[in-house]
Amino acid sequence: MPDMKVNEKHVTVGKQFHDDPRMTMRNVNVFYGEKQAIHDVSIDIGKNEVMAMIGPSGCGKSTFLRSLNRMNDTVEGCRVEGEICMDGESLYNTKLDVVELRARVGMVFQKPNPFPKSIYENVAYGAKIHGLADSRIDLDEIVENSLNKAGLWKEVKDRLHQPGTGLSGGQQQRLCIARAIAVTPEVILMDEPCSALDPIATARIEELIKELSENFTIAIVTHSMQQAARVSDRTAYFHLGQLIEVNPTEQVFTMPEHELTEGYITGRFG
Ligand SMILES: Nc1ncnc2c1ncn2[C@@H]1O[C@H](COP(=O)(O)OP(=O)(O)OP(=O)(O)O)[C@@H](O)[C@H]1O
Repeated sequence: MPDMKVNEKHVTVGKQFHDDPRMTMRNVNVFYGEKQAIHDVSIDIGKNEVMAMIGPSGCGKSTFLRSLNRMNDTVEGCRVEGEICMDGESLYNTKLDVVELRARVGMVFQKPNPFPKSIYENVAYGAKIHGLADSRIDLDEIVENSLNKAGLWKEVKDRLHQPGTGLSGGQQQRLCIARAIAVTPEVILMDEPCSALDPIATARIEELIKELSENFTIAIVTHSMQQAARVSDRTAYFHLGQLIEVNPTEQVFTMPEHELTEGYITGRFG
């Protein structure tokens, strides 16, 4: 890490707000016990936008992402302060059903994690528990549509009742994306979704992210600047728990506004 320090009274530079936001975050602080991992972050994620979150290891990208669907509720000692809203509604409202919320704000993890069930059941499960299908025909349709949108239908349509864990890593990750899509989310959070995949499977997921943005809002944490550059509309650069800069992706990688962003993208630290 360079000797460049984050200014204590840091103000995020660039375009952190959006004219047509799906999610609005204001003055978000996240703590693990006494330790503060996220400092006063304010940002919007626009409708149908792909927002990339980048920054050195330990800068808080995953912590911030997990706050967006209350995944941090499951982490002992983790506390989230500030305002996190979707379509103007606070996601930290105590009356909100968290299971429902995680359907509306789905998540895809670093390592594909299909349930130990069939391909069909992996996709149908959420739709069943959320009561989205009235009949088997409805359910079949949801499964086919979701697998189609995840670009997996053709590869699996003849083996829907075989275990999801029998698929390749890239296919498993697309199955997890189909599972997230099946419950009609508004937002999909992706935490380094390609880090366990080979370049071909990675390219397929990146293509898919672009296609999915026609219907969903996507926030993706990635260690790969090339990936951020390829898939996202705007990029947010985090450093030591602070949001340093948010700008259109092309600008971040060609003409960053903050010297810390420049230091990171030119490889001076990471
Ligand atoms: N469960 C936890 N308990 C305590 N501290 C944690 C926990 N999870 C993360 N942290 C700390 O919070 C800070 C931010 O971590 P986080 O994983 O969000 O960073 P990151 O930018 O996603 O890192 P990486 O790129 O390495 O995944 C780090 O200092 C980390 O050690």
